[in-house]
Amino acid sequence: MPGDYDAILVVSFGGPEGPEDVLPFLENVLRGKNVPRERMMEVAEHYQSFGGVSPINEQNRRLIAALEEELARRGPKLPIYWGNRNWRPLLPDTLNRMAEDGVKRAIAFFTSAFSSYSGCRQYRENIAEAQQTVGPDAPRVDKLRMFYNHPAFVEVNAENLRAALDRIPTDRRDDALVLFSAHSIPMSMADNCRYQQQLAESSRLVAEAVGHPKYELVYQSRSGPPQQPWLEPDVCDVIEERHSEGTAADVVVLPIGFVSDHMEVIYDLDTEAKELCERLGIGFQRAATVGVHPKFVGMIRDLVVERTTDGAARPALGDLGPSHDVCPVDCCTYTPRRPPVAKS
Ligand SMILES: C=CC1=C(C)c2cc3[nH]c(cc4nc(cc5[nH]c(cc1n2)c(C)c5CCC(=O)O)C(CCC(=O)O)=C4C)c(C)c3C=C
Ligand SMILES: [Fe+2]
Ligand SMILES: [Fe+2]
Repeated sequence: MPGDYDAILVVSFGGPEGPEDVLPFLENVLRGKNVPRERMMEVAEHYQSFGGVSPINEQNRRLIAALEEELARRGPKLPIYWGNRNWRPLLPDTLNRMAEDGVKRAIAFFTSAFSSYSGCRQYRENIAEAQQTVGPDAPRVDKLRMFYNHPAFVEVNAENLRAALDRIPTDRRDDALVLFSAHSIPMSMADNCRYQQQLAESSRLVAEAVGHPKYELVYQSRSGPPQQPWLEPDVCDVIEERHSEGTAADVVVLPIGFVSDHMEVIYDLDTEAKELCERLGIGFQRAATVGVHPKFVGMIRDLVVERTTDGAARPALGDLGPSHDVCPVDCCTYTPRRPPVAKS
């Protein structure tokens, strides 16, 4: 029955916190994934150019601190734990600590707004593996629904988009091209989840809330081998194409697929895409991620209350309705398709 959770578990990706963490972190990320070693070393360089520190862990610490304040003010009074897939604090250690603290049943917030293997099923697998490691005293963990169309998520993104558009001179603002950007994934992963559909819906809802019809959904941070199809178009390719057509004097990039400023945002967008725009003479604005915006923090608290209240409203904007609370068995499955081995 709802209402008997005794903790919240924030589940995230994790990131390196110093130069020596970078390679072991990336090896964790890419285990079982079909990604060339050269791409891993290229991404390692991105992290090293920022001192080997990803902003993600600090962002999560800030999110948890803000959520603790929100719960202290508005309830429910639940402790918050934090466990990652790829870097400390790792999920098995966190679940172990929860068991020692006597936590029996937790509700998990995944830091992914959109359904994919990486953002949904793989986290559930990571939790199941951690439960196996901890043994019979491990807490039971349910997850909150996906929030890509929650009114608060749409509203905060709309506010951030408006602020970025406002930085463009008024006479050019309506013509600015808004690019909603998300992490590219292999087509073989995208085929088994609603990632593209949900991203298209969020982008539409945010663009409509702002009243800015000139927008496109683009992808970034592709990591697969060239012969493997991944989601397209790439953000930088679109900027180049629109430039050659003469239809983009100003670009606003909103990283809708990321809830905070990860390395993929500060390198692939704030460094690479920005440099490209500068080279082409295009104005570049990057809209903020939802981060620790009070309305986003309030949304997490509201999702917990919704889940623990019989008959609660389940707010969702647009055409797709609120996402499921409990994933169906085939939710976000992924069987990597390896490229055929060349015959000698
Ligand atoms: C096969 C799919 C993926 C590969 C390969 C991949 C490589 C890769 N990713 C990061 C860092 C991050 N990825 C993040 C999100 C993310 N990644 C994938 C898929 C692949 N990534 C998806 C589907 C998603 C979106 C869902 C999600 O997990 O959020 C993030 C953000 C995580 C968060 O909590 O917000 C990061 C950071 C690296 C360094 C990497 C290696 C080359
Ligand atoms: Fe990724
Ligand atoms: Fe799912």
